[in-house]
Formats: sequence, structure tokens, C-alpha cells
Amino acid sequence: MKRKKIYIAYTGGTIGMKQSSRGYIPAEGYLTETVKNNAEFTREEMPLFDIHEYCPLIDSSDMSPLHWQMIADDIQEKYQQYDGFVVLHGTDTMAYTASALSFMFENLTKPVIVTGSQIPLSQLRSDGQVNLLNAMYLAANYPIAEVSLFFNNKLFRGNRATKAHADGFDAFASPNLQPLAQSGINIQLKEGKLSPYVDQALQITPVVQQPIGILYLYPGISIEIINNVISSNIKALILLSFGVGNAPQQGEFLAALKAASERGVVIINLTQCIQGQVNMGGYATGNALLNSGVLSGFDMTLEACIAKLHYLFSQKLEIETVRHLMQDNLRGELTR
Ligand SMILES: NC(=O)C[C@H](N)C(=O)O
Repeated sequence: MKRKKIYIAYTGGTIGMKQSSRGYIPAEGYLTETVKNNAEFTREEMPLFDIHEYCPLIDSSDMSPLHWQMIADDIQEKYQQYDGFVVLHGTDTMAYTASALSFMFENLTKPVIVTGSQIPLSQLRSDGQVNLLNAMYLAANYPIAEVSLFFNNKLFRGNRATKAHADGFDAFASPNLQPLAQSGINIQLKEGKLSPYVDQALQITPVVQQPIGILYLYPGISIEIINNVISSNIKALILLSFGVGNAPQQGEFLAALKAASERGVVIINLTQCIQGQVNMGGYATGNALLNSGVLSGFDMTLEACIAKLHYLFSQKLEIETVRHLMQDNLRGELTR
């Protein structure tokens, strides 16, 4: 059988970093050299691959919607030449990029897997080899045609993943959707569906950075702080609320939300809880938000919500359409 061919885009991140006096930094050519010198990657059972290193390579804390666009354009350009795509990325904002790509791509018929590592590939005890080998192997043999994130033997839906551990190998979780696949002695497909390769034109929706405010509620938050966030020049506000979507029933706070919603700010309610979803019908404290024009974000991750807002506001859509689509399941990012 003809060997599959995988395109690897190295954007930066720990997996290809080198130690410096200032801590880890991405180094040009270093990832490619390390992979080429590792016989595991060129075994017969592995797909053929090309690595393209971005210039400049960045720590993912420096990622912005501009970079998401670069990655999407790059994959679109190479789309016909490869069977699958692996994006090597820093872990810090990996879930944001995976979420953004999931919205930007339409008619995806090939796998796009985002991965990276917590220890550089060239170092002792690196998790980079397992992550990259598995991502390449899955992209070639388990073509789940969506944007996913592989880490520590689990393949997650990209827009459901969140960084959950700062320094452990189990750095990602998908609290509201089981992994698409689990890699053990065997690879087990759980939620993921293999799709046949159909040649269909890949569509990309360009994304540009949008002004989005985030308000993390806490006991004792003052109306001045709330007003500062709400009155700034934002198109959307993500309200990180308590439990199933509850907030203080303070009149001034609710009035500020209502006024913002009436002037066109899209307000999305997400829970501060790691797992579960918003239900503003559950308590009077949540219901008051609903009556102030706040929309449910259901069980979306913060990363998916931010990426979705960037994606929708980058298109010329009516505010009501944005509000409607924010509550619709577009790419498997929410359960309702
Ligand atoms: N493990 C990592 O990749 C962390 C790094 N700071 C990054 O996100 O680029």
C-alpha cells in the first residue's frame, strides 16, 4: 500500500525549543534536525512527512488571530498534496488555536491534529516523541476529518480541549466531551468518526482580532470594576459566572448588562466550573441574567467561546445572527 504523506507545520513551542540563559527559546532548524535524527519517525510503518518551520518560531503565548490565519492559509495551500496535517504548537495557547482552526475550516475532509510537548523533543524524558509519533500515525491511519488536539495518548476535539495542567504530561482535558480516540496498546476510537476522503474544496473564513471583554465574577466584585469592563469599547462580553450560570442580583450590575446588550454587545454566560453547562433557568440568580439580555454559552470552553466570537465578528453578520450562531452548535463545540 502506498505510504501516506503528512505535512508538519512547526509554529514554535517547547517541542522544538533549546535551553538558553533566559529559559527555553525556539531555535530555527532544531526541531527538524532532532526529528530527522530519530529513527522512530522514519520507520516503515510511519507515514512519509515534510516539516515546514515557520519564521519566526514563537512561544505560543505570542499567538494572535494573525497567526491562526497564517496556519489556516498554509494548510489550505498544501491541502491537495498531503493526506493529513500536524500542527506543532506551544501548549500555552494550543487550545485557542485548535478552536480557532475548527471554526475557520469548512468542508474539512482530512485530519488536522495540533500537538506539542511539555519537555523539548531533544531532551531526556521528553513527551514530544510520543505526542508527535502518535499524531502523525493517527493522521495517516485514523483520518478523523476535523481539527483535533493530541496530547498524552488522547485525541481531543480541538474546540473541546483546555490546558488543565501547567507542568504535567497530562496537560489537556476535555471536560465536556470524551476523547475522540485513546491511544493505548491499541488505538480506540471513542467519539471520533473516520470519514472517507472526498475531494471537496476546503473553505477558510478569514479571522481578524476583535475586542472581547471577559468578566470573571467573584464575591465582593465592585460595580466600578464591572462598569470598567462593560463600558469599554467591546463587541462581546464573556461573563464567567458561578455554578450553572448564576451571578449577584445587584440592580446596578444587571442594569449595566442590559444597557450593554441593548447597545449591541453580545454577552455570553460561561460557567467558572471546569465541567458541566450553563442553565439560566435553574435559579432566580441566573434568570435575572437571562432577563438582562445575557445568552447561554452552554458547555463551551472559554477558548472555544473566544475563538468563535473572533470568527463570527470577522464576518459581516447582523448582531442578531451572531447571537443566534453563538448558541448554535457549529463544529461540535457545545452540547444543547
Ligand atoms: N509547553 C509549551 O509549549 C509551553 C510554551 N511556553 C509554549 O506555549 O510555547
